[in-house]
Amino acid sequence: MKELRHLNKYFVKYKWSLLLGLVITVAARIFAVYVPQFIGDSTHVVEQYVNGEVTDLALVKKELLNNILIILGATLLSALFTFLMRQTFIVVSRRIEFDLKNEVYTQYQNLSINFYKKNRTGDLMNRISEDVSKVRMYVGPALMYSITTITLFVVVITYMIKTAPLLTLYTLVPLPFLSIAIYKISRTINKRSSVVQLYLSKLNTFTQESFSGISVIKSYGLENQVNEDFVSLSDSSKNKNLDLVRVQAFFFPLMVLLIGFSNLIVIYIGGNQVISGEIDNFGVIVEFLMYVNMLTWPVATVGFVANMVQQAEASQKRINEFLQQEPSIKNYNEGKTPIDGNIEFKNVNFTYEETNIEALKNISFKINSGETLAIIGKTGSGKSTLLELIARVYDATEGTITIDNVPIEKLNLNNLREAIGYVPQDAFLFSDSIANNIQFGKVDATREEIIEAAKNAYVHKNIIGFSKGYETVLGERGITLSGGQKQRVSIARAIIKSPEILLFDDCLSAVDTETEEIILNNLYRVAKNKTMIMVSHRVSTAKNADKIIVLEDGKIVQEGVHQDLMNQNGPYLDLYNKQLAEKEK
Ligand SMILES: Nc1ncnc2c1ncn2[C@@H]1O[C@H](COP(=O)(O)OP(=O)(O)OP(=O)(O)O)[C@@H](O)[C@H]1O
Repeated sequence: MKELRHLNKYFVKYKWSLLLGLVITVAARIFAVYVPQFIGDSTHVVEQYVNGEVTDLALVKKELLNNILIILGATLLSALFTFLMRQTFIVVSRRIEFDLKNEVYTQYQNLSINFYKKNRTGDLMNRISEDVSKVRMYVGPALMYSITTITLFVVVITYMIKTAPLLTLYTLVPLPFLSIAIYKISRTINKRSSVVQLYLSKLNTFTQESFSGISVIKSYGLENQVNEDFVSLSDSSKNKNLDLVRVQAFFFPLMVLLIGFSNLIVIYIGGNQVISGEIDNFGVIVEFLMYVNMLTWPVATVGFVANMVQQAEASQKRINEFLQQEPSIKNYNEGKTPIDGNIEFKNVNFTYEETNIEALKNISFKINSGETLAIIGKTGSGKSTLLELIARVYDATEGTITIDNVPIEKLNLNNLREAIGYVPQDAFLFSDSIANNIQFGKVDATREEIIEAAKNAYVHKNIIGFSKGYETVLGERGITLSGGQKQRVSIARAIIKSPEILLFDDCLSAVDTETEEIILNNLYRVAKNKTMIMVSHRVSTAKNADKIIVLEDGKIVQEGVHQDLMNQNGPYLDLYNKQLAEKEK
């Protein structure tokens, strides 16, 4: 139960509703117990009339009518309170589920990119959906069933003992067995359901991937192979489902068997006691038969509840693992730190923790606000990593990075991120309209600003070419943009923000060199008083930059302006010649 302690704060938050639920539950059970009592009493009245102990038929009818009215009233009240009980407990559990989901989601948003690289998306989704649902079973149904069972037990058993103590003892004997049996069966059911779920998600992933990759499957003629794989996976899934159905089929017959057994005990032992005179009327047997049936379901729920609590504990443990993680990138300054954009790296090293890859080695350079830096290098040379250090996606392993002469860690993290417009290598667009995708960079942007940004990113003409223009919805069931269009919408998103620092990670790789030239000219104009860093494979992107850095295997191997580097016999000139030759082919 240690892990579930995390939820106590929510119990405190909803204490009044829970207390009300408790009172309502007790009331519902007390009214429920009236029913067997008055049915027992009615049987006794009829028995007395049949035996000739009472001869006035009118009196018998009057008493029976009275009892019927009481039974009706008690049933109605018990039903009403049971309804209110569910309303209180289940509503509270839904509220706690909502709170917990928000808590987990907020934590996800706080955690650094590192966390997302270490954990699979499916895992993150499961914790917020499946695990939270299992925890809800503990704060809702499990709590409600426990309170119902305890109150019903106290109320019913008190009545039973008062009426016939020995018969009570015999009647209760099979009930713990019922509890244990239900516990075992529901445990097996849960285990097998998890396996079924696992296969379901395997099937989903398989189908989803085969739909996404349908063009590869078709062009390689792999349809039959993929079909066979699907059938085999589907067959395993079916077998797991059959395993589950088999054990589920046991559940109700077992319950009926054990209830029947308890009923037999009541009839046999109770009957003998009536014969021997220990119990003075048949009404008691009728009353007890009803009590046994009333107790069966709560007793069965003891098994259920034990299972629910176990599962909730396991789920909460998984949730806690994430909730207790500290973001690896922390904000050390809550004060305001306006940013101008003078960036300096001093002997910066960076090693990726997970792989131990030394992505940056002894990097030093300086770039002032209003200047443009181009970073050129082969794939894997550390270009993206360098940009990520400026956005504090990661902190440098060694050395210092300063912005406006302040170490980057001492800047308010929010101010830093606000001051940066970042276009990542693989442009990500949300399944939303193009306008909203651009507006993401500046929430309060006007339509004119959106169009202006799109024009500067040289994508406006493409957008108005779509029948719905800026309202064209992207993504699933929406239109898919070409790689180059995506990159340009992503650029528009960054420049609409008008940030002090613009970071472009190879974001013109999918456009031809002429379009690149137009966009670059626009970007130089937009970023006139800003700091702009452009990462590229292409020398053409770097040509007009105020400074060019050539990276190789994490190290700066050349530095200078285009003309200087062209005059040196180094990797920059090699790259230039290679790209020129490719262009002329
Ligand atoms: N998240 C990561 N975890 C571990 N290693 C990484 C990670 N990201 C990059 N690396 C490694 O760090 C090195 C530098 O990668 P980086 O992405 O910075 O190169 P790049 O120059 O931007 O390459 P490209 O032009 O292909 O994008 C590579 O060896 C890469 O495998």
